[in-house]
Amino acid sequence: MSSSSQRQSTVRFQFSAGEDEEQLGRDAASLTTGGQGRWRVTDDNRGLERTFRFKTFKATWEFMNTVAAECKVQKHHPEWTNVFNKTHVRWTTHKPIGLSSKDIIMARFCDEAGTRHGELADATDDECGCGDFKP
Ligand SMILES: C[C@H](O)[C@H](O)[C@H]1CNC2=NC(N)=NC(=O)C2=N1
Repeated sequence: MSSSSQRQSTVRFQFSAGEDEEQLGRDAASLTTGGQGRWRVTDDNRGLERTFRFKTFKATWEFMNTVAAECKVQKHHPEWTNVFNKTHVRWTTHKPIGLSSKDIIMARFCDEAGTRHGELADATDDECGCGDFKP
């Protein structure tokens, strides 16, 4: 079996094999809108995603550069898109498939980097501006 599921309040996550599901479930819940966070569970329950909005394109790409540098450190890449001043970020693990601790680490890192780069408060998923580019 390559992955498994766990009910966490109203959300069912699919975790990568070998993860501490109890701990990861708590971590993920704290990052999602059902908890105290701004991430939401992806439709396939294998990841977390949210939109970040900044004042300018420059601020947006600098945020993405900061995140990309940490991706190199963590050896973990995002699924993301950018249109002008918004970027839609999704964290999921491809091998083994599911939500892993690296996704949690990177989601937290994004939240901190977003604040450092002057993220604007009111980016909703509905108006991410990604249109057909949203993966
Ligand atoms: C060898 C290398 O660590 C792997 O290919 C990493 C790279 N980055 C990755 N990123 C993501 N999101 N999922 C992976 O399974 C993954 N695997």
